[in-house]
Amino acid sequence: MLSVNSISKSFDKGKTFALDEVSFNLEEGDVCAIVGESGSGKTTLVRLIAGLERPDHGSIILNNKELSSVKKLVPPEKRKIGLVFQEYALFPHFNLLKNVTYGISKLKNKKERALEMLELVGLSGLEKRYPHQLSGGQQQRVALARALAPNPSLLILDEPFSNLDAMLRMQLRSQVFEVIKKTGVTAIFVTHDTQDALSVADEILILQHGKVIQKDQASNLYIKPNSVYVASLFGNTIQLNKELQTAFDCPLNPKCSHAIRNENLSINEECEYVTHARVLKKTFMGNGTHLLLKLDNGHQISVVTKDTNVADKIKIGFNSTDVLEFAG
Ligand SMILES: Nc1ncnc2c1ncn2[C@@H]1O[C@H](COP(=O)(O)OP(=O)(O)OP(=O)(O)O)[C@@H](O)[C@H]1O
Repeated sequence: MLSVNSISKSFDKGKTFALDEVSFNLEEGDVCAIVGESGSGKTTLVRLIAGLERPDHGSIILNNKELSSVKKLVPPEKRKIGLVFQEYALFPHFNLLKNVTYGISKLKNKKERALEMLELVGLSGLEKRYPHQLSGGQQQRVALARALAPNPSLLILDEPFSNLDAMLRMQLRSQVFEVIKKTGVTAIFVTHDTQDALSVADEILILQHGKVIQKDQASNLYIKPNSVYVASLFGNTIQLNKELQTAFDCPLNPKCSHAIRNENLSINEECEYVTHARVLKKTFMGNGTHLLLKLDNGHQISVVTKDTNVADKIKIGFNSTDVLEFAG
């Protein structure tokens, strides 16, 4: 359905490399999250797919039609791609109905279609309002209705929730993805928040320094991350470097790198590998306590525990079955 083939893109006459040989495919109806740190190339990738940038190398094919290559660039409005960006980008002087009909002005039944889309996003009855009369979350739902109105082949959402506070973000996240699933539209969703990605996407593609480092189903990324970096994106993870292996007396394969997830560390329980630690700092965080620990060998680590009453000296450990091992 969507095929991104070896896309590379640099800026400033090749001085800034944004994307390096990025390839992936999406099937009809897939919802894929693109996750990565700031500067990893997420926005550049979706701007290339949307036709807002031309690749230096590679091609983009949607429904068997080549949209982008070094020689070819189908303009954004001819791609059948709907866009929802972080800033709602609604026309302030148009009411909601006009905002949603804007991209479908040639449709005979544009008013019915716009009202149907507003109903889909839960904003029936508000069509005469103007954007400034809506909350941030409502404005983002109008942006979604507008993007879906022309029945796009692909919907791209770039950090659509990042302007919203945590509560609204959670609500809107589930509403938006309910709508996406209802319409069955293929969607790409850019975020730096792994919780957003895990809760909505069938598949997650991870970018680091412009390269795809893993693309897999959300649950597989958690269970089988292919690097310490990927593991650390999905929860607090401690890299078991040489000093830590010595501290816990757990020699591991020197040809591999290793990590342990915070939730697999046990405090004051029997485990295969244990060490003693002094608690240097306790920070109560509501649903847990953040501990800064100094291990017997002097090494410091940070862990989070659900326990709110931790002694100043503890025993900490883990079992070999919980160690994550990565090649290289
Ligand atoms: N128009 C541009 N001119 C020059 N450099 C650019 C341009 N757009 C992006 N870059 C650079 O390309 C790299 C990737 O940027 P991009 O915006 O795609 O990252 P991102 O993962 O979306 O980051 P963020 O999460 O902060 O939005 C960065 O080094 C950025 O500075």
